[in-house]
Amino acid sequence: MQNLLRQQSVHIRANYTGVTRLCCRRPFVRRRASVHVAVDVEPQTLQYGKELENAKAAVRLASKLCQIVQRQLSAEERADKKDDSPVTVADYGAQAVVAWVLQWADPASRLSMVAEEDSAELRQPEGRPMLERITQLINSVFAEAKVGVILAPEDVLKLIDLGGSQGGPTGRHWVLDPIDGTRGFVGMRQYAVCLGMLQDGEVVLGVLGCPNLPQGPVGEQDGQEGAAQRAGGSDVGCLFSAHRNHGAYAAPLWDEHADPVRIQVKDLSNPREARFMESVESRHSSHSTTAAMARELGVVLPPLRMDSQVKYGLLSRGCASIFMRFPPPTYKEKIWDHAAGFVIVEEAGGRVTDAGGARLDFSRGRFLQLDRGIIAAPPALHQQLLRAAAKVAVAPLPSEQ
Ligand SMILES: Nc1ncnc2c1ncn2[C@@H]1O[C@H](COP(=O)(O)O)[C@@H](OP(=O)(O)O)[C@H]1O
Ligand SMILES: [Mg+2]
Ligand SMILES: [Mg+2]
Ligand SMILES: [Mg+2]
Repeated sequence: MQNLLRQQSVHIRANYTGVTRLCCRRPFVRRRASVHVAVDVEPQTLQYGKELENAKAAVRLASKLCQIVQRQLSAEERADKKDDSPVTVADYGAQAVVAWVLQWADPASRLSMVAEEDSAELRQPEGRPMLERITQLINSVFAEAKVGVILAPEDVLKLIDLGGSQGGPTGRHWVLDPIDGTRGFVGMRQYAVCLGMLQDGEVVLGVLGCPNLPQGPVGEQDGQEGAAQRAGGSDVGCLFSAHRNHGAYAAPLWDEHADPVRIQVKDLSNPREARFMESVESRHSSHSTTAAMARELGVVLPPLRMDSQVKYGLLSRGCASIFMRFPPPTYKEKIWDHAAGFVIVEEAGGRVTDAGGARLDFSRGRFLQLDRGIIAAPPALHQQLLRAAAKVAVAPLPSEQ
């Protein structure tokens, strides 16, 4: 039995002796298996050490699924949601994979997850081919990782719907954006698998899987179409992570044995040396407002445009010094679009606030309440940004003019 369990185990990482063996009792799992989880720092020294390792394992597995899909995405594998934003089999598949790993790793507790996707469209007769494709994808990724579990379409629906939690100020809630930057994903640009953990209203863990992000210096072309095609090399693919009060780290995404490296924001105070980042999509964040902010501040370098929370990762790693986001005034920002990146930037020494200077508050349910937009930077530059934000009017987005 012991051998059988070993064969069926998920060898996520096993470099410390405290191997966790868990038998999942959930109805969607058909066979017993074990999950080997490990940490870089001894788990007992970190309050949420085991949870962090489980989150990294979940993000790595989901990132693998996304990478496979992006390379050969077909028209049948994507759809438009009611709000006109795209969703793909990879968004659904990644959400199910992360839910499965988190539940598997901690079967005794009731998983609360605030996640972007739900199964409503997949439950329609027209959604059946997509559901079958998602199930097939998950099972092939599980087989490759020797998970030893085969899911049925009904299991996948239930896993996706574990993301329906409302979050809130008490207890533990995982916060998941299975693919942040889906427009970037379908456009062969950047995207990120983003997982945070909220404990009593505070983001205490964050993990970002960035399959198309170079581990070294990053330039404008890395935010543009073609980033996905260039992502085959061993120096592409980053995993950012942070544990509250224990710093932020970066590691190669595809090598779970590589040691994570501590990262820090670049503590610039001179805006003339600073590079700012914003969304590629001007419908997500007003490019004219950020340009006015840059002028007011004295920033001379052109913006670095990237999809998704890779921007938070790049800020934390010192590749750029400012991140700005000014959505349409009627738009309500969702917590999964920021939770993981927020704790990573703060642990790297940066500040993340709304345009009025209030620290982001993730305790109010699925949405953030923001004054105008989001500003993130090292402390000295952040102060200057707030002064600029007090002077610059938020310009309407192209779609509102
Ligand atoms: N009109 C809008 N204004 C602001 N943000 C929007 C938006 N429509 C979608 N978004 C959000 O912008 C996110 C992507 O951000 P970015 O521009 O930094 O890549 C999307 O995440 P998803 O791709 O997970 O849906 C989505 O939540
Ligand atoms: Mg998102
Ligand atoms: Mg998303
Ligand atoms: Mg979306």
